[in-house]
Amino acid sequence: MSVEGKKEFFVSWEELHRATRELARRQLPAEQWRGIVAVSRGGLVPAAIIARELNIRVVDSICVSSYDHQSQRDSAIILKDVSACEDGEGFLVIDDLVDTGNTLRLLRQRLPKAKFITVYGKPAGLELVDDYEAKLEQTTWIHFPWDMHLHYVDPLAGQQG
Ligand SMILES: O=P(O)(O)OC[C@H]1O[C@H](OP(=O)(O)OP(=O)(O)O)[C@H](O)[C@@H]1O
Ligand SMILES: Nc1nc2[nH]cnc2c(=O)[nH]1
Ligand SMILES: [Mg+2]
Repeated sequence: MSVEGKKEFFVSWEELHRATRELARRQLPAEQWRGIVAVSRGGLVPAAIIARELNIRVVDSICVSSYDHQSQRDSAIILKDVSACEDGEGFLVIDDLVDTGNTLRLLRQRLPKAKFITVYGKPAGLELVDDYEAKLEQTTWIHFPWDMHLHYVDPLAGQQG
């Protein structure tokens, strides 16, 4: 299936939860972290899951805008900065995915000592993440569960001629 020639990858809530918990497992021991910075908005759900798994209660957010839906802008901008840390030391910065790397390139300048992790990664951005759970092709568009709705589909036999 494709939109504008791109492949699509549909992520369920269950799959996102499973993949994010695997990512969390690799961030143990939890005591090494002073807190979490969620990259809003896409990083908010993975950050909540990882905060729960690592029993971390200091969770800040940094608000970034880099994309209109499926059309890339030239660069990312910070709409709201973090307040819980200076240079990111001892913090996990969590996003749902890295694509071109524009977002994390900007955030690495802001938080140079943080560890950057994402659930999904595309090749162009992988050098910007310290850890990620699953790699997808650059041309694949990921659909997250918060952007989707379950709906009825006709049986295959009903769709014929
Ligand atoms: O590596 P990049 O090419 O920068 O793309 C990845 C970023 O794009 C998406 O966020 P988006 O800016 O669409 O905003 P959102 O999280 O509020 O949906 C996604 O959540 C990442 O933050
Ligand atoms: N939902 C979604 N947002 C993105 N932002 C940059 N790449 C993607 C993607 O593949 N899916
Ligand atoms: Mg985002």
